[in-house]
Amino acid sequence: MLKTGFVGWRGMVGSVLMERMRAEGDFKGFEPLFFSTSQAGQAGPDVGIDVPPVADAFDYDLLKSMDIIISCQGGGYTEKCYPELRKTGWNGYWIDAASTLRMADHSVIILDPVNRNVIDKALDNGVKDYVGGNCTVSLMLMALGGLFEKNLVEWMTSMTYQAASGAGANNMRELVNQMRVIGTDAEALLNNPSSAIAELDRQVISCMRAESFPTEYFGVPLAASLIPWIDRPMESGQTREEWKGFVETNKILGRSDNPVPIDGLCVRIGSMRCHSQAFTIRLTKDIPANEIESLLAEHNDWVKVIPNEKEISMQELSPAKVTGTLAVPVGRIRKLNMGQGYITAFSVGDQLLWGAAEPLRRMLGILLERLA
Ligand SMILES: NC(=O)C1=CN([C@@H]2O[C@H](COP(=O)(O)OP(=O)(O)OC[C@H]3O[C@@H](n4cnc5c(N)ncnc54)[C@H](OP(=O)(O)O)[C@@H]3O)[C@@H](O)[C@H]2O)C=CC1
Ligand SMILES: N[C@@H](CC(=O)OP(=O)(O)O)C(=O)O
Repeated sequence: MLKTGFVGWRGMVGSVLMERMRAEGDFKGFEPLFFSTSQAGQAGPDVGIDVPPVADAFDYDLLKSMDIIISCQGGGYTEKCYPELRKTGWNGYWIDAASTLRMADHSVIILDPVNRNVIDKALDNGVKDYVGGNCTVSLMLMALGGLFEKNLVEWMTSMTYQAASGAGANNMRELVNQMRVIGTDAEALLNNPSSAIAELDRQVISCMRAESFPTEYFGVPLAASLIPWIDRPMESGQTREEWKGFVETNKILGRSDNPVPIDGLCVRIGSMRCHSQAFTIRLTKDIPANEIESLLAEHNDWVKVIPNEKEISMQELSPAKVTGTLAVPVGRIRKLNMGQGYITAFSVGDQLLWGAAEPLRRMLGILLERLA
């Protein structure tokens, strides 16, 4: 039976992966072994079957005995462990959530509803490294795959509204804590419906500007505010998150030689784990909005086209609605008044599911089917 090692299963992405695998009854047909940098010797996770005690994530002899390794442990681990393992001659399959190996020539960025053809070709060619894409990029492609598939995108911008979860578990906690601190500080005024709104406004802003306001992880307030910068700066003036939009999309689509121009601004907002994006798209051909809607809807089983109407847009294009689901709603689709062939659209998606764990889970399934 094939041996599969899981590293990083305790983290945010890893625990969503475990949840999805359990929900789909995936723990069959292979022998799992769970690794950790801190919990070696402890009991393994409850995945519905008996599992051996947790192994040391730096036990290279044990790692080498795996046919497949899935890592959600982070870039630091990949940087250290992956080259060491390959140096030993290990020739197994490496599936990874971290960005470290995404742009390497020897890797494929996996998002099978969009690039199953690229994945299958790579498997045929003996490629062994399969890396999940950036969450914003994967969610954009799940929403707009129908347009890319038909070569209808001449160029596009993506203006993002990204959740706290993309920055990590501590940042999610800090966002909620910031909300609590603001709410507690304003409680007396809120409880008095006749208090002046200007006074409430002053109270909130002075609370957010106070030395004591919790900003250890974000550096600045996010609750009742936003942060127009995600990841580190690039020489181009883009942030690294913005840079990924172009390079990763084109690599996923297998068109790095003939890339679609993509750029935009990435902004952190106070959503918990759903990334939203507003697109401006220049089409290669002017086609009617209803045709665009059909192409989008037909592309995959998870995209959900939302009519450009107030009530349903408010209900469905909402992190509050989408969180914890695999649905990728896309709506607000309409022609822009810039001229023929310009459209706009807006989408929402859970960045820990299609943005992180789901492409890895599905890649494991593809591999197990191939290797059976
Ligand atoms: N967060 C995101 O939105 C996305 C993340 N990714 C990538 O996935 C990788 C992992 O990210 P993420 O899941 O956010 O990382 P986490 O920080 O949540 O988890 C990483 C590791 O931290 C260790 N850890 C330490 N303390 C705890 C604790 N209290 N609870 C759970 N784990 C703990 C665990 O390793 P151990 O068992 O060894 O102690 C765990 O596997 C990164 O490379 C990231 O870039 C990719 C797409 C989206
Ligand atoms: N950078 C993303 C999350 C993430 O982990 O991205 P990547 O997998 O490309 O490092 C965000 O902050 O929302």
